[in-house]
Amino acid sequence: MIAKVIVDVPSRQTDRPFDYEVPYEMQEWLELGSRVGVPFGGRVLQGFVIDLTESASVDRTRLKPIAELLDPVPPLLPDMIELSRWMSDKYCCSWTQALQAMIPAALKGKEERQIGLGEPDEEYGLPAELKEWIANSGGLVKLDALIAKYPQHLKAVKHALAKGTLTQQSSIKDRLAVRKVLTVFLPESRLPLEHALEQVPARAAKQREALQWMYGREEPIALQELAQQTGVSSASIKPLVEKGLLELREVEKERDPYAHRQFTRTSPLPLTEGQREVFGRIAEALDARQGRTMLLHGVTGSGKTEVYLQSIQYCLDQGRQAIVLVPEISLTPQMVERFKGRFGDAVAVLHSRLSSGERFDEWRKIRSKKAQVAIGARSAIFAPFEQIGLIIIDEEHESSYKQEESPKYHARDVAVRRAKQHGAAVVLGSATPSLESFAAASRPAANPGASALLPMPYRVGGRPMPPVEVVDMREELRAGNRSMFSRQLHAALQERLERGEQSVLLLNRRGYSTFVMCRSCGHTAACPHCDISLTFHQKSRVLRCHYCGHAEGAPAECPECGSEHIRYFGTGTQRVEEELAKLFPGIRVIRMDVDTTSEKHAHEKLLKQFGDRQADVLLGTQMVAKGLDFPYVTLVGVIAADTSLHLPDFRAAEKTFQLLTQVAGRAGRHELEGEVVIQTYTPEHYAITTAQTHDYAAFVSEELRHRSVMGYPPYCRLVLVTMSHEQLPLLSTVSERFAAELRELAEHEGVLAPLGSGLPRALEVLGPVASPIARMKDRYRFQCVIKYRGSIDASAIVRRALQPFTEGPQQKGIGFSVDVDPQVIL
Ligand SMILES: Nc1ncnc2c1ncn2[C@@H]1O[C@H](COP(=O)(O)OP(=O)(O)OP(=O)(O)O)[C@@H](O)[C@H]1O
Ligand SMILES: [Zn+2]
Ligand SMILES: [Zn+2]
Repeated sequence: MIAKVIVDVPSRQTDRPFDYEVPYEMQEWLELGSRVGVPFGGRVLQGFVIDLTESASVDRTRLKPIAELLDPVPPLLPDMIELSRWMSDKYCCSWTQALQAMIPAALKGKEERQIGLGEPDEEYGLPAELKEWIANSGGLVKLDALIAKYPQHLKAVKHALAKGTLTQQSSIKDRLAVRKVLTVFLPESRLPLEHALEQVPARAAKQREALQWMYGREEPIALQELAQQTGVSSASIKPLVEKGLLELREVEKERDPYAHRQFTRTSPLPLTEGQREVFGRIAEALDARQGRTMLLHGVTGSGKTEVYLQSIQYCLDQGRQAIVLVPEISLTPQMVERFKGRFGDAVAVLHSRLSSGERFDEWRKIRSKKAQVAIGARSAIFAPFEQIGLIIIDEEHESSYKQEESPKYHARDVAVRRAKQHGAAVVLGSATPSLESFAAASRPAANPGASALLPMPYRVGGRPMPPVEVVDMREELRAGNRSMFSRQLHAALQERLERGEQSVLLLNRRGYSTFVMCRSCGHTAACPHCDISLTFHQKSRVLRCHYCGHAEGAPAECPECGSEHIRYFGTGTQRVEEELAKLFPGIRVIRMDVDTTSEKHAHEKLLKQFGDRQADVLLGTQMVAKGLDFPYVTLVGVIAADTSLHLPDFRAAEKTFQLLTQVAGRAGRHELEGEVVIQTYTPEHYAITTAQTHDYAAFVSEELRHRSVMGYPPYCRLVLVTMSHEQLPLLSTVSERFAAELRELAEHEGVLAPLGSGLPRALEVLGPVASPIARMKDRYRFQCVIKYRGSIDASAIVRRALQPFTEGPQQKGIGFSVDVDPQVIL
């Protein structure tokens, strides 16, 4: 038998399967998706089996055997292998990268070299201490350990390896192992308690106590926990084990990140009329098993989560599994609680704040079929379920569903693809759908697979949307108010304090940089390697570049003009917090931003405090805009709505509208009525006026008009290719040639035409031009933007155009980075 293996080397030349012989003893065990160690260029590397055949593509006698099989159960399923192939084609990444994205970090094994004693030889006799150490270590030691212990003998080791006095072996070691826990059991055939007690000396009170306790409990218990609960030390357990009265065994234990929390079970709520209708449509799609995609457009507080929960139940009742994606920052304990509360241990949670061990264990719960529901951020789309029935993407408009490093996949598109493979239904949910999804769902359903729009325009319980007041901050300035709080927001906050209600304050940080500026000459501190301002970190008083990591101390005087009037625009939220304390003495503020939530569970703790009404104000960045549901929040204030409006990003208006709508949706979700105050310098902008009236349709029609005129999605699709090199002239010539190559290939396909041409299939290549960040890590950057419309395989064109530049003689060390459907064009 021959295995085709994708080996873990991320170079384009080796991005294809290699053939290996499957040793006889492995044949029973090896499957599609198995993870193996294979010899490759003198090393042992990790790889994945993507095919098993009888025919080799090269001379069979020259094939090497697979060195080792790494897991008893393959981490990948056959459909995921197909999915990875599709990803590597669509996103122009290597097959290895696509496969690696699908498995937990714990399974990214590394080569480990071991040194053993070989043929004894007088001439190249090894240092005695070294020989002795290896012999005493069972004849085999890790190379790393050897280097650490005897660095002075390295030369001798090299000689010995060459001579054969020492031998070398390699194998793949996982970064993390399964956790085992010493556990106390009552023996299978046990004595009655009184007989057992006879065997314990009367004065050994602790031993007797432990024995009695275990008999009363009957269940096995971790040794450590037994000691905690009974106060009996493990030293007292040992004699009991020696006498055979108790047993001590190592038990595989999953780390449960939610072990410290209790979840109250909830039962399905009777659905409102709007919910019932939508649920019916989802159930229909689940019954059809055709891989349908639907867009659930439900206003904030319309009860989308309850619809998700009941749809999942329906899917589980069909014997299938469900995946729920939520943006990383709204994967709050509150959110998890709603799912664990309904489905208990059937829920596995995957997110980046877990340790990689915890994540590995949650993943194994899925792979071993202990869990039927996976909830997590972007990468949870790769949960290894065998029969997916339903994929839910909550807040589907969130840009965090796009991965910014390779493979630059969009979880939404991967979801649609995976759903097709499984005949699963996809539900995209949002109060503010992305324009792409909205346009796709609004198109007449020509084919049954087309997406459909499921509207939920009303809040649960007939609650009104909160009134929104827009304050023109220019007017405030004219009226002599220099504070960051308008008179309206000030009064509204004062009122909440008096009534004992709570407020949420949002500081729009997108585009609000923390930079350093000289007030005399206007000089700003920039990175010497990248064309970008340095970010000021208030805690450490260090200026840092977010692209290359360059750091320098904050200057006391301007390096340009020597002036001492330097202004530090520190973390915005800190300044707001200070101002609040000044204006409202004694006010209790919880600040939530990257600084206060870096520790594990910090996020959770802060939200709990706020939920317990230990604070009057929850102040934060984007983090406070999503998913929160607190009954005493009656005021939402937005400090500066327009910082994100003027970014060089065609989605700037969309992002601003979404953020304002989401945060406004936090107010008045329960009995108490809510109110929203938005402060802005551009009150007439349509993103703000439509957010004020909660009018998604009006926003969309205005925004679509702009997109259509400017030629942006959803009227076309984009591919961004960024090229980089240290030398500007070389970069400039090569990128010109690359763009010419692109145009030539498109011409050859008969699709090269301006988008304005009105042709149903058209592709145009813009550039090359300097990237908005024109230099990064001392490399200049150029970009080409490809815009296209209609059924064109743009990725294939890009891959073909790239070929001569990334392999073969044309290659000049130019870095190429391809971003298909980019979220930002930087
Ligand atoms: N059928 C129902 N009967 C009673 N209460 C309900 C029902 N459905 C949902 N709710 C309650 O309504 C509130 C809002 O629901 P939910 O949080 O699911 O809204 P949402 O649409 O997800 O909003 P957002 O997009 O703002 O997160 C919650 O407190 C929820 O418990
Ligand atoms: Zn200056
Ligand atoms: Zn830099």
